[in-house]
Amino acid sequence: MKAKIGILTVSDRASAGVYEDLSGKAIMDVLGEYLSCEWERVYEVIPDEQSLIEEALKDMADVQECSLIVTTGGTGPALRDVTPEATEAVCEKMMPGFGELMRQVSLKYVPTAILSRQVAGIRGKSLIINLPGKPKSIRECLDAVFPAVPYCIDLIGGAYLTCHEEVIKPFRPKA
Ligand SMILES: Nc1ncnc2c1ncn2[C@@H]1O[C@H](COP(=O)(O)OP(=O)(O)OP(=O)(O)O)[C@@H](O)[C@H]1O
Ligand SMILES: Nc1nc2c(c(=O)[nH]1)N[C@H]1C(S)=C(S)[C@@H](COP(=O)(O)O)O[C@H]1N2
Repeated sequence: MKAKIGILTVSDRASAGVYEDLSGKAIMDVLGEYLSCEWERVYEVIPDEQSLIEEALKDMADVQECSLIVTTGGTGPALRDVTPEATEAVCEKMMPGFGELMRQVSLKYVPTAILSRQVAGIRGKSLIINLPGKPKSIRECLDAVFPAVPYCIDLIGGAYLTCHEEVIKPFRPKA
C-alpha cells in the first residue's frame, strides 16, 4: 500500500495569501528527507476555523485514507487558536506522549514552547500530529517524535513507513 500523508496548514494569513506557507513546505521537505518509501501527499491550507479544521481532518483520514496527518499552526493560546480542540473532536484516542515530548524538546529552542497546546491522536487508521505554526518548529518537533511514528501507524493498521536510517531511525520493538 502506497503511503498517503496529509499536510494541513492552519493559518489565517497563509490561507489568505498574506504570506507564503513556509511551514507546510517545511513539513513536506522534512518528510521527504526522512522517508525512503513511496508516499503521496494530500495538502491543504485553511483559516483558523474549528469546523473547517475538523472537516479537513475527517476528509484526510476517512476519504483520502492518510496514514499520517501533520498539522501546523493554531496551537497557541490566542483566541483563534483551535487546532488542538478540532483534533480532539475528531479523534477516538489521544496520544499524550507526542505533545509532552515535543514541548519538552522545544524548550531547548524557545522558552515559549510551553505556549503550544499541540496534541496527537488516532482517528481510524490515521495518526494526527499537531505542530506549531513557526516554520523552524517543524524540524525541531518532528526530529523528536518521528522515530515512534512508523510503529504507531503499524499498530493502527496504516501504511508501512520506511525511513532513510542515516537521517532518522524508526524504532519497531517487534522487528
Ligand atoms: N504557515 C506559515 N508559513 C510561514 N510563516 C508562518 C506560518 N505560520 C506562522 N508563521 C510565522 O510564525 C509567526 C507566528 O505564528 P502565529 O502563531 O502568529 O501565526 P498563525 O497563527 O499561524 O497565523 P495567523 O495569525 O495568520 O493564523 C507568524 O507571524 C509568521 O511569521
Ligand atoms: N519547537 C518549537 N516550538 C514552539 C515554537 C518554536 O519556535 N519552536 N514557538 C512557540 C510559540 S512562540 C508559540 S506561541 C506556540 C504556539 O504556536 P502556534 O499558535 O503558531 O501553533 O508554539 C511554541 N512552540
